Amino acid sequence: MATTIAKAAEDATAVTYAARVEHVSKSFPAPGTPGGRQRVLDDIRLDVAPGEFVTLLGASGCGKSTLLNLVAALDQPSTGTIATDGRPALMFQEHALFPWLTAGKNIELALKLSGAAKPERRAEAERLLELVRLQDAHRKRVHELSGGMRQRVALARAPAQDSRLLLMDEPFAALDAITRDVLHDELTRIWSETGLSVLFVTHNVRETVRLAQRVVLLSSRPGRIAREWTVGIPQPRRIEDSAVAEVSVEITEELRGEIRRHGQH
Ligand SMILES: Nc1ncnc2c1ncn2[C@@H]1O[C@H](COP(=O)(O)OP(=O)(O)OP(=O)(O)O)[C@@H](O)[C@H]1O
Repeated sequence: MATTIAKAAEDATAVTYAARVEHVSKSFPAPGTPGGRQRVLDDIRLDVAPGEFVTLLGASGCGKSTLLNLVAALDQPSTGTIATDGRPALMFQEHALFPWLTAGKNIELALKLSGAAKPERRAEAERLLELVRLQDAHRKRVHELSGGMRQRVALARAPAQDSRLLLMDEPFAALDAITRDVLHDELTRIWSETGLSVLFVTHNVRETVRLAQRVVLLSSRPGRIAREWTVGIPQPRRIEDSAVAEVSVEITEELRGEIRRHGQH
């Protein structure tokens, strides 16, 4: 009986989100206007469910990175609240690996910081490198790897960080189309194998539809949630799939409308 009550209490307090953004606004000093402020984000409400893959889409400068940085707790909202289930893992366009360490040691370090015992670390790092098809790079130093390989190591490091939420800010924007395509496959595989939640920022509509379960479109000046779509196309998707193209056309239309409304190009 006592156990049942304890279990019920535990369920009642169980976290039902990976990230919860409630009525968040963010202002920065306005350039060229002494004392003035510009409101970049306005009344954002967004939940990312456990295991969900959400992309944040919007025109350049609409506040996507600002919102991601707030969820990462790299900055504070002007008003509103943000909560995450544990500390998120981050992945940016720049890989942020330790260049003097090998690929394997970069992952082992993340495992160490998340409390993994020493004997397990080596085998787990190898397994994660295999997941991104980089098993031969274990002993290679980061500076010996290509840009695509570095991002794959960064991707393999994400599940090593004992986080339930992965925040990604245009992580593949600097890569060529073929390498990006391979990384889309690997990210989708890691996401489905680990059950991580992902919040992924991009202005690439095709990339959004290739990856997301849910697409959130931000308007500009100030950034507000303009529209959301659920993408029901089964994974694994290909960027050239006709279903991906069809949904991309619809979302691009809406994005164009947003850009027109705000006089951007
Ligand atoms: N620390 C800051 N101080 C002042 N203004 C800032 C700061 N960070 C962002 N901004 C402003 O906030 C607005 C939104 O920037 P943000 O980088 O979030 O946009 P974005 O949608 O991620 O753009 P992009 O797709 O081009 O990366 C821009 O006008 C930017 O100049």
